[in-house]
Amino acid sequence: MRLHWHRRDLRAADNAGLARASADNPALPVFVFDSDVLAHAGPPRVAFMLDALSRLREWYRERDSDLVVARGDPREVLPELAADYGADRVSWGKDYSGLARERDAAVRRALDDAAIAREAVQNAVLHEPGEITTNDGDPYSVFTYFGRKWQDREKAAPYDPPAADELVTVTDDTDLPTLDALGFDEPEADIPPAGTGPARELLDAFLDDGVYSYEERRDYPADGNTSRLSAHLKYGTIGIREVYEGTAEARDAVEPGSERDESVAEFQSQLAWREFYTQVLFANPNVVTRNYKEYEHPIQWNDDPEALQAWKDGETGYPIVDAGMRQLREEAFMHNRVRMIVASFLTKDLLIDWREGYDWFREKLVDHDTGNDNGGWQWAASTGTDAQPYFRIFNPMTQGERYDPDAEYIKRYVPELRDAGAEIIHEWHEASLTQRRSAAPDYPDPIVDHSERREEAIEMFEVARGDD
Ligand SMILES: Cc1cc2nc3c(=O)[nH]c(=O)nc-3n(C[C@H](O)[C@H](O)[C@H](O)COP(=O)(O)OP(=O)(O)OC[C@H]3O[C@@H](n4cnc5c(N)ncnc54)[C@H](O)[C@@H]3O)c2cc1C
Repeated sequence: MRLHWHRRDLRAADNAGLARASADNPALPVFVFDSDVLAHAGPPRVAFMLDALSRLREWYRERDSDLVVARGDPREVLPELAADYGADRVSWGKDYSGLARERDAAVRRALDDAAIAREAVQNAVLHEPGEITTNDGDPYSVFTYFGRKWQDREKAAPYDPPAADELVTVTDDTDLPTLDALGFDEPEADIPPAGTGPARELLDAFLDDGVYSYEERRDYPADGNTSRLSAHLKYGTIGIREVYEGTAEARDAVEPGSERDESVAEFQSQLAWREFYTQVLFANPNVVTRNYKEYEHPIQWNDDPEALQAWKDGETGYPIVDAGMRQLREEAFMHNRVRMIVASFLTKDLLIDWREGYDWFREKLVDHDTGNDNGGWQWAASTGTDAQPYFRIFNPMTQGERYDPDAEYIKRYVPELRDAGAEIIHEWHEASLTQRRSAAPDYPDPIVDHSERREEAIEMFEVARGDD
């Protein structure tokens, strides 16, 4: 008998590790609450994960099996569980962050010491770090070339879920712990339903329609025209092979080279970005806390707790920024275009270190993914791979005007601006005090002057570069 250790693969379908574990022996699925991993989590993610676990458990129970849950250090828990249930092998899906790899190496040693066979399989990405490299065999630091190769490579088909007779018949009476028992508060935001069912509903609805206008509309936050699959991809409540297969079918259904076909390809390209950042993280585990890009001198970020707090609270007086930051608090999610705008605002208008923003996102996002979050922040801060050049600074007003022309998204999240016209909202920084007070008396004045801060940001980077 074999154990399958669920981690970031909280699903039964399209699960390579589970399929392998159950191939010629019944498999026993297990999940371990590991306090070292939980120490890095925030309430939205733990709530999502608990929901995913409860639905996965239900799936197993309908097949007279169970998801065995344990708490502790996997180095101790897994050999113990293997001994208790008479398992001779443990499988799991590979994870690619530095911390995850350290943990996995320790688990491998513990299982070796206990003479239990083990197998870590590719289960979270279509192409693993190391698979798509430059012609010299180095990891890519520029997306374009990586993305092209990624598109051209053949993709694996999804795996079937195990049949009931491929699972160990077992009952585990241990309740799943509550958020409170794990030491977390209730999340401030409404957390979307987890599990494969809700993930498939999102995917099917998106592939039916949204994907064909994705390329044209993906940057407009009021439309909501993206898949919203990020938390599901993070926790593996749906398999990446299954998602990709859906997109391949969506392309097969339309004329090759048509706008609709290209729109689906654009969506596939976002899946490639996810794998690009995974390989960046794999090759450079310390980007979690350090700039990817070296500057001659340290960047002299501002230490400004008040401005940081205003940013977190969505009280900066820059409407698109505030809408994004409030969406984050309400939904534990933020639209991609707006993530770029708020990240640019923190680093280039408030001149605050990207690590402050990354930490806030890590705590508040339901989809926080180390590679993607870090990649996004370092891109915005001009410190990352293939990053925004330091002198190209987003103007939050023109960004708002271009991508939310009717201020529909802004008004959804900033009630103080609901009665104001789109024009004054996009010109808030230029309006007189009297105009502001009459249009939206409760909405704050801009906390900084964008034009001034833009100059300061460029200077800050030039000093860091060692320019004269
Ligand atoms: C500062 C910043 C922080 C970010 N933090 C995260 C994060 O913690 N977790 C996360 O999954 N994404 C992050 N992103 C990328 C992106 O914003 C989200 O993946 C996207 O908004 C999720 O919504 P969706 O699932 O509807 O995306 P869709 O547009 O439907 O895209 C489908 C999937 O492709 C992947 N993807 C899309 N855009 C990107 C991108 N730019 N980089 C890498 N992968 C991408 C995601 O897995 C996403 O679910 C961040 C971006 C920025 C600028």
